[in-house]
Amino acid sequence: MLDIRQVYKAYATPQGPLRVLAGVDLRLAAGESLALMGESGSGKSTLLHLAAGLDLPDHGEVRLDGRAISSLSEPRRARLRRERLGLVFQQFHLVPSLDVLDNLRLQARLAGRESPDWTARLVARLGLAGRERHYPEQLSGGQQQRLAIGRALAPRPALLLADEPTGNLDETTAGEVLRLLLELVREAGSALLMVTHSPVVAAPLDRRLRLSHGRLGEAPP
Ligand SMILES: Nc1ncnc2c1ncn2[C@@H]1O[C@H](COP(=O)(O)OP(=O)(O)OP(=O)(O)O)[C@@H](O)[C@H]1O
Repeated sequence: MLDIRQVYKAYATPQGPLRVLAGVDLRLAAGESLALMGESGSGKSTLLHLAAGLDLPDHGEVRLDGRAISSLSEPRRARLRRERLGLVFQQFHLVPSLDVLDNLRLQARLAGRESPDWTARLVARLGLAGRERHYPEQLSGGQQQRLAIGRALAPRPALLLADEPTGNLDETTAGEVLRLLLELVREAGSALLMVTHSPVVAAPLDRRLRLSHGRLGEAPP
């Protein structure tokens, strides 16, 4: 469902072009989970942004469901993101003026995939039953991150892209949030591409790849 072929990406800097990705190939099947690892600055977030169509490669192709996203206009890419992708970052990006339930509903509605049953199930699975009418600022960090994961999965996206989703949480909370994320991804039937530099976080995923010197290789188990 995600097919990245021979992707190159450099950033313009005052010192000249900074080559970050130099011939990256990556394929992810429906329902599959993949950890994207590598040292700080190796280009993990850059690759995730390209997969989301938030940025475009200099060369190469990113295909989602068989469609080359670099050939789409930005409004069409935004629509594809809304309808097919879920995004989770270290910062929660919740809508502060909407309560728990409406944060979930909004995302599903934007994707045109409202499902009251799944939303109700999500609230319970996120451990937020009884908190439906609470606003994000009334929740703890761990609860906000659980809500952010639920919001991304509310439309049951084909692919969840997660950038260090537990990076802001203490170790115990991070472990609980990760377990929940993996369970919900399975229940939603989504594929998962997750950036992490933690081998512990990467371990339960189907595959692990490491970015180094602009290329992807197998990461040690
Ligand atoms: N907009 C930009 N302009 C210039 N350089 C950039 C830009 N975005 C990222 N970079 C540089 O590209 C390289 C890769 O950045 P990226 O954020 O993809 O790495 P990362 O592997 O996700 O790092 P980390 O684990 O620290 O988050 C870094 O050297 C970074 O400084």
